[in-house]
Amino acid sequence: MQEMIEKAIQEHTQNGQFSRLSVAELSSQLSLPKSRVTQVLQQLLKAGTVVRAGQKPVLFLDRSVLEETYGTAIEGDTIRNLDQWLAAQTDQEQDFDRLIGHDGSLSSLVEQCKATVAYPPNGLPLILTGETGTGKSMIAGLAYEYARNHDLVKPESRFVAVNCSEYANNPELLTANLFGYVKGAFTGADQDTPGLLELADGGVLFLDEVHNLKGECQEKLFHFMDQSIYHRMGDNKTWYTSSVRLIFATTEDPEKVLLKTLQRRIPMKLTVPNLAARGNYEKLQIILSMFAREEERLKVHIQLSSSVIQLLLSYPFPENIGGLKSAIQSSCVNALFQTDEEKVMRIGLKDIPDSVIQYSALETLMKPRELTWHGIEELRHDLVNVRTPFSFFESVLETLETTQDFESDFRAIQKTVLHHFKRSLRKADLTPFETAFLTIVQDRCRQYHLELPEKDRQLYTTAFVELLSLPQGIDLLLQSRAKQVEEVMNRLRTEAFKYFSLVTEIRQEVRERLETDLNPLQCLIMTVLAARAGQSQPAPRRMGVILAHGESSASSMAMCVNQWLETHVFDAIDMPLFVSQEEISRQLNDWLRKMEGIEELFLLVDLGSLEQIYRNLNIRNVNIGIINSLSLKLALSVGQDIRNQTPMEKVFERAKALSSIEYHIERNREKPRMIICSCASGLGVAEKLRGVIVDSLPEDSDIRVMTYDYNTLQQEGMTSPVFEENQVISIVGTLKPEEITVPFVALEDLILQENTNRFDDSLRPYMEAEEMRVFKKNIVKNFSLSNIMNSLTILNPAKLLEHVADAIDRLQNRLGVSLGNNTCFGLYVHVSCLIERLVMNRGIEVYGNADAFRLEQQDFIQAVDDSFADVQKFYGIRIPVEETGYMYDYIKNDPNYKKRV
Ligand SMILES: Nc1ncnc2c1ncn2[C@@H]1O[C@H](COP(=O)(O)OP(=O)(O)OP(=O)(O)O)[C@@H](O)[C@H]1O
Repeated sequence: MQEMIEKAIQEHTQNGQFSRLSVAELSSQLSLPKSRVTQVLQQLLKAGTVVRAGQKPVLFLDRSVLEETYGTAIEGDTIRNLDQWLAAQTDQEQDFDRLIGHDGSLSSLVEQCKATVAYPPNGLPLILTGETGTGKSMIAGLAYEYARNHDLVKPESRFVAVNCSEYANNPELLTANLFGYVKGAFTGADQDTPGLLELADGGVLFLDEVHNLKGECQEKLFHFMDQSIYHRMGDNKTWYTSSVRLIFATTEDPEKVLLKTLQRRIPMKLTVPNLAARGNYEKLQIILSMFAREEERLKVHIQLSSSVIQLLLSYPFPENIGGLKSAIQSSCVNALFQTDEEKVMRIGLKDIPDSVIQYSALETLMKPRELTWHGIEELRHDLVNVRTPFSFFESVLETLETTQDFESDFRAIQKTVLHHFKRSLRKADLTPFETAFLTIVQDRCRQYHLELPEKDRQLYTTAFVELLSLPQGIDLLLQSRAKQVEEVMNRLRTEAFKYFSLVTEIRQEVRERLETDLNPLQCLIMTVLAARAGQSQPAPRRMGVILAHGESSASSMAMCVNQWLETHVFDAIDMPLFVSQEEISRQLNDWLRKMEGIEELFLLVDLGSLEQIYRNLNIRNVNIGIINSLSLKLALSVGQDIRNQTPMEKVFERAKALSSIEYHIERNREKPRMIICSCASGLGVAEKLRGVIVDSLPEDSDIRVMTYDYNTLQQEGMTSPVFEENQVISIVGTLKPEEITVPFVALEDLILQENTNRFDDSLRPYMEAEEMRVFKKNIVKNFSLSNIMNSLTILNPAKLLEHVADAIDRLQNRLGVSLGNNTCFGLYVHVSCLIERLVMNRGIEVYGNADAFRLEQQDFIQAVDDSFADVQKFYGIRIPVEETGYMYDYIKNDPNYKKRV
C-alpha cells in the first residue's frame, strides 16, 4: 500500500497535478481510508521522501522529483507557499516585479505600497490617484498578490474589485452590494445576500473610481473602517465583521470628491505618474512587453520599424498606458494578414491607428531614415543592457539642457562621468579594434597638445572603450531625444569649442578608418572627458579666435584650419546675424577669462569696426591683434604663423598683403542653344518672328530665340560675339546676311511652308522626334503672312499689302520676270516694313557699296522707282537708293531673275 501511495505521489508530482495530492484526493483515487493514507504520508514525511506544501488542503509532493525538476535542494519537510516557491524556481516575476517601472519611476510608490499592505495587523487603507490608464487597477491587484506571496493574507483569501462608476445611477444598489442585504430590504431582495466586504474578508477589496461613491455610502464605509463592523442593508440590528484590506482608486482629486471624514481614514495616498512622466526607457519597456504579449497571443514574431517605435514613444496618449495598449493591439490587428510563411509580422507606420499618425508632425514622419526592422525579442534583450548607460546619458542631457550656469554644471557632469566609468574600470586586455580606436583618440589628442592625465589613463581608456561598445538599443532611445541632443551639442560647440572639434575629428576618423559611427551621445561624453583632461593643462601662450556671423561659419572655418595645420590654433565664436557689439565683447571677455595665461590673441572678425571691438575688452597681460577681414586663405596664413611663433607684427603684415583681391570671371561653358531672328526689314519683324518661333517650340525645350540687328550682323559676319556666346543653330530672317556660315532660313519659306525642311534639319540634332513633331505642327499653325504683318505698328497692314502687291506686280512686268512665290512673299513683308520705316522717317541709310550699286543697276533703280511711283505718292515717301539696294539683294537670288540675267 505504501508503494502504491508513493507511486501515485511520484506520478502526480511529475505531471504537475498537484491538486491531486491531498489526503482526500489520494484516498478517493486509491480507494483507501483517509486515516490509512494519513498514516503512510506521515511516515514518508519523516523519511524525507515527500514534502508537504502548507496550503489548504495540505498537499504532499515527491521530494526528489521536485528537487530534480527544479535543480534545487528543499530544506526541511515543508514548502510554506507552493505557488510562491514554484514561481521562484521558474524565475517567474512575482507580484510587483511584473510592474514595469517597479525598479525605476515607480520604485518608491511600490515600496510605499508594500509597506501599507504589510502594516500590522491588517494593513492600512490606501488610495491610488492618477490619470486614467496609468495602472491603478494593476497596482491594486499586485498589492494583493504581494500580500498573498508574503503570507500577509491567507492563500484562500480573495481580491474583490468593484467599479463604483458602474453604479453611478443606482447608489443604493452599490451600498447593498458592498454591505450585503437581508431578504425584503428592497424590491427584488428575495434572500439574504452577503456583501463584497464579506466576500473579500481576509483579502483585499478594491474600490475603483471611488469618486462615484455617494455621501451616505461613504459614511457607512468610514464607520466600518473605524470599527470593522457593519450592518447589512435592511437589518440595523445584526453586526457583521470583516477583516479586509481596502484599496481605493480615483482619477479625481480625493480632497474634492471624498468626504473629509473618509479622507482622514485613508492614511496613504499614492499618485501614479502618467505615461509622459515615465521616461523613454520605461515607455519602450512597456511597448515591447505589450508587443511580446501579442506575439504570444497571435503566435507570430513581430518586427517593428524604427518609425513606429519613435511614434509610439512620442505620442502623448491621453489614456496613458491603457491607450498605448489599444493602439498596439489595433496595429497588430491591422498587420495580421501580412504575416509571412516564417510567421514574421512586420508592423510599419501604415498599421498604426490614424489618431496616432495624425499627431505626428509630417516632417518627423518624412524624415529620411533607413527602413530598419527590429524584432521584439532582440530589442528586449538590448534594452536590458542599455538601461544604465541610457539613464546616465539622460541625466547628463537634462543637466546640460536646462543649465543656468554652464561652467559649473559642466564641471559637475565631468565628475559624474568619471565616477560612472570608475565603477567599470577595466582590467581586461584590449581587443585589436579597441586598440585601433584608442590610437586614433590619442593621436588626435596629441595634435591638440592634449595629454590624457597619467593617473587617469586607465580610466580614460575604460571610458573611451566602453563608449565605443555601447549596445545598439541606445540608438533607438537616442532618436527619441534627437532634438535635445542637438541643442546640447550646439551648446558644447560654443562653450567647449576646442574639445568639441577634437571629438568631431575623432568621429570622422573612426568613421573612415574603423567603419564605425559614434553617435552624438558618445561624442558628448567624449567631449566632456576631453575637456576634463584639458583643464589640467596650461593654456597655450598664443592662440587665434575666429569670430563670424552665422550659425557655424566661424566654427567650420576654425575646424578646417586646425585640421589642416594639425594643431589647434583657432577657437571659434559663432554669432547670430544681428548681434550687439556688447554681446560680442561679452563673449570675448568670457573667452579671455577662460584662457587665463594666454599672452597673444589673434582675432579674426568678419564684420565690425576694429576700434569698437577692442574698446570693451578686458585686456590684462595679453596682446590682442585684430583683423577685420576673413577668408580661409587668410585664416590659414595667420594660423600657420601662430603655430610657427612668427612675431605678431609680421603675422599681420603678411595677412594684409594677402588681403588685396584679384578677380576673374569664368563664363558659362555651357553655351545656350540659340536661334537668331534678324531681318533687313527691321527689328519689328524680327521681334514678331521671335515671338512666333518661341510659341512654336515645345514647352520644355532648352533652345532659346533672340533678335539681332541685321546691319550689325552683316558687318560683323562670323566674328560677331553672338557666335562666341551662343551655340547658334540657325538664323531666320528676311535676307541672308553675307559671310554667314550658320544655316539661314528665309522668312518666306516659313510662311509658305515650302522649304521648312532646311529649318527642320538645322533643329533636328537638338530635338527628340516627339518634340520635332510638336514644333512642326506649331510652325504650320503660327506662321502666316498676316501674323507677321501684324508687326506693323502704324499702317493698316491689309491696305499696305494691297499697294505693295500691286507695285511688285508692276516691277515684275518692268523687269520682264515672274519672280518665285517665295521671293514675292519675302518682298511683301520686306517692302511693307520698309514703307512703314520711311513713313516714320527711319529709313536705312547704309547699304554695302551704294555708289557702285547706283552705277551698275541704274535700270533696276529706275524700274523700282517707276513701279512704286503710286505707292510713294500715296504714302508721301521716297525710297532711297540704299533701300532699293536691299530690294535688289532680295530679287537677285531668285532663280527666274538669275535666268533672265
Ligand atoms: N507599470 C505597468 N507595467 C505594465 N503594464 C501596465 C503598467 N501600468 C499599467 N499597465 C497596463 O495598462 C493598462 C491600463 O492600466 P489600468 O487599467 O491598471 O489603469 P487605471 O489607472 O486603473 O485606469 P482607469 O483609471 O481608466 O481605471 C492595463 O492593461 C495594465 O495592465
